[in-house]
Amino acid sequence: MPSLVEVKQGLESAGQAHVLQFWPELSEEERTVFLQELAQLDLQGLKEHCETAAKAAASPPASLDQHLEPVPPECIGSVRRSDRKFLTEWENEGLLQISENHVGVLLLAGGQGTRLGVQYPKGMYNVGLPSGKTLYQIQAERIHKIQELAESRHGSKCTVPWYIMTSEFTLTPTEKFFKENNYFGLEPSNIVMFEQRMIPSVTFDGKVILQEKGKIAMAPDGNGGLYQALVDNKVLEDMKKRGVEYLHVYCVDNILVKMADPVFIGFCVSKGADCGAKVVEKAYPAEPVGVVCRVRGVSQVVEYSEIQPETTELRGAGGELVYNAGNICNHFFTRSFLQDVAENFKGQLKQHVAIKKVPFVDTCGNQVKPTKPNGIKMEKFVFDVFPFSRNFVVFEVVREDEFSPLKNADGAATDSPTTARNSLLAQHCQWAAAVGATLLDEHGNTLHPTASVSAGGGLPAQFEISPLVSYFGEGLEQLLTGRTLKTPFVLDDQRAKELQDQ
Ligand SMILES: CC(=O)N[C@H]1[C@@H](OP(=O)(O)O)O[C@H](CO)[C@@H](O)[C@@H]1O
Repeated sequence: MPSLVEVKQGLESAGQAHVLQFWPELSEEERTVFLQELAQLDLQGLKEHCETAAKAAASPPASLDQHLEPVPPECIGSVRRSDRKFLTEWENEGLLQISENHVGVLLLAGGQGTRLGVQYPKGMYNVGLPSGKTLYQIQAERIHKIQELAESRHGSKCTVPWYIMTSEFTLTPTEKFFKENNYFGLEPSNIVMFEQRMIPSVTFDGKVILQEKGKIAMAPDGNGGLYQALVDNKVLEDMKKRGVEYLHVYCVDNILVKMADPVFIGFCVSKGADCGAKVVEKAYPAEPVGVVCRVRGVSQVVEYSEIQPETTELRGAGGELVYNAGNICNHFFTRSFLQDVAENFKGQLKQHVAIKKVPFVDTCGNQVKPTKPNGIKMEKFVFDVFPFSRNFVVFEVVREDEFSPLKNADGAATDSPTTARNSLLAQHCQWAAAVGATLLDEHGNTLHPTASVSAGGGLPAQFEISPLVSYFGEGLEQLLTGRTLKTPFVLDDQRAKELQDQ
């Protein structure tokens, strides 16, 4: 560990000597903790980081909008527009790859859940399903089930390792939560948690912000910090050791996420892609999703915070949105592409500026909670590697089947615990209806399946299917066809056995 003198010199040469201004007031213990924190800073890169942040905030990059064009529809694979035959072929290919241990999933779970307003990792959130399951549990059970489906299709036992990228905020609680829940029945050695880097928040004049007298205001380096974290934590080596060639990367907050989706994996593998993105049709112009489009001819994502409202509102001749391919943060990468990024491109990732209210101590040592934005956080985005791809593909899926993110606290009109819960329940009611089950409310009245909550249908029935029973609606005939079931009803493993025996 560098000494105090070395750290002091490093800070001085980065123009950040103020970081130690309260050093004389700190206790021995506080000094040790602070020095440890400072020792982890990239002191060499600090000057550049602070200058870049201040410069970027002072003169935001010119808008890209005039260089945008949509990805032509014929270049987008689509669940809705593809023949059943192709979908089956892709699914078969995906299941084959899974059965051969070639597929892993990687969860981006380093975020702070600020909009949702919780102090713990989003994955630990319980949206109020009848089963009370958290997002982490739902995801763990989907991994379990997809392994089982691939195994029963190909007769070989297989593993889909689960890589979980956390941050300083989420690692400890996530580890504890998994342990307390016995890893949700998964083999602990197949769950690999690692931490992304944190970087200092900076004032508009390029000074590192002190959050406390002995603590710098640090923030995760964005979900694009993934590529540095893969290197820092030797994740690519782990993938290689396990024989994982394809990685499905996804965001923690989408309750409908199809982990290691065999159709998506199979589609990307069949097309020889090194990189792929799932999209849904945007629900409305201002929806906070990035759009997959071309910038100066190169496919990439333009984030919702970096596109002009006028551009999002553009419509084609048929009234459809021109920039319609909404990014749902479900990405496909080959291991060799990730290796290439790690070796050659990760230093070239764009830095995005977020201006935030960052609590700080003023020069007199008072704690201040700013009422106006005062700080710059620099973030990298996970999709900014798309332009480095040699064969990038886009796959459009059906929103009601695959996308309902949890972003906001209840009370918000969209992307809240209520909308997430209703989307999942609506899907499960539909699966039941599709195999000819009838659902009753608690008074015995017949309920009609709700096609889509977001399309303004009524509330779905309290009918939930455990992912351990069905991954995506398969295997339900022998359990549900011709049955009449009173809700609330949770079709878990136990219930499934009872129904099968009846
Ligand atoms: C940097 C990044 O990955 N942004 C993603 C991500 O947005 P957040 O608002 O950061 O959660 O998830 C959205 C989908 O839920 C996606 O549309 C968007 O592009």
